[in-house]
Amino acid sequence: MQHVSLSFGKRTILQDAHMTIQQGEFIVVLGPNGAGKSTLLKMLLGLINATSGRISVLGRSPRSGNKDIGYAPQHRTLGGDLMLRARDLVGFGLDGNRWGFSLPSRKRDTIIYQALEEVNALHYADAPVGQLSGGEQQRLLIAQALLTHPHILLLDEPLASLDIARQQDIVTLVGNVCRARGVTVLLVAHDINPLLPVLDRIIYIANGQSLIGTPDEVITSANLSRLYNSPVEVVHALDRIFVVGAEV
Ligand SMILES: Nc1ncnc2c1ncn2[C@@H]1O[C@H](COP(=O)(O)OP(=O)(O)OP(=O)(O)O)[C@@H](O)[C@H]1O
Repeated sequence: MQHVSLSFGKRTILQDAHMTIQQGEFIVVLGPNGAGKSTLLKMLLGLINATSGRISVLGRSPRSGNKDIGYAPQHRTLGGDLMLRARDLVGFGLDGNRWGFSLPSRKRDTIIYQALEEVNALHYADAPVGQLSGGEQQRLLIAQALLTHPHILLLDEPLASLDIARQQDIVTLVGNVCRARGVTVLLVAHDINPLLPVLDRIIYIANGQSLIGTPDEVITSANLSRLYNSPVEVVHALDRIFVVGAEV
C-alpha cells in the first residue's frame, strides 16, 4: 500500500497508509471496533476502493473474484436449523470460482476431502453445519477459504466467540498452513495474546492511523496513547501483553 487513504463521507478510515507485506508473513490486524479492520481486507479483495493512493496485491491492482486470495468473512455462529452438510459448505469455495462448476465430481470430491483433512474436520464431514460448534464451523470456513490453494488467506475474526483451547487449535492450524504452504495470512483479531506464538508482524488501526511492525515495535504505551489520543498503558506480564485504558 502506498499513500492509501479511505474515507466514508466525513469519516476517515485510513490516512496515508504505507505498508509492504512479504509473501509468507503471518500478519495480525488489530484495532478497536469500527476502526477499519474488515474494510482493510475488503480493499485487498477489490470490494472497496481506496479514496486515493495505490494498492498492489501480488503485483496487480485488487480485483474481485481473485482466486489467489482465500477469504473467510466475519461470521456469527451459523444457525441451528442449517441442514447443509459440512462438506457442502466447504464445496462453496469451489463454486465461487468460474472453474468450480466445470470440475468432474470425483475431482471435486477429492479436493473437498483434502481440505477437510487439512483442517482435521473429516470426522464431521457429513454432519449438518447448524449442529456443529463454533470452533468446528470455523474450521470449515478456513477449509473453504483454502480450497483454491490461494497465496493469501484473509481471516476476519476467526477466534471470535471461541474458548481458549479452541482459539489455540485454530491459531495452530492457521500457523501450520501459513508455514507449510508459504501462504501470507492477514488475520483480524481483538486479542493478540493467543497469536503471539505464530505471528510475524501486526497492523494496528485506530482513528484513521495505521502502524505495522512487530508487537514490541507497535504495541507501546507511547504509540497507542498517540493513536487513541488519550493515555494508554501497555503492560507485559506472564508472557502476555495487556493494554490498559483502550478498547482493542
Ligand atoms: N461500505 C461502507 N460504506 C460506509 N461506511 C462503511 C462501509 N463499510 C464500512 N463502513 C464503516 O467503516 C467503519 C469501519 O468498519 P469495519 O467493519 O472495517 O470495522 P472493524 O474494525 O472491522 O470493526 P469490528 O471490530 O467492529 O468488526 C465502520 O464505522 C463502518 O460502519
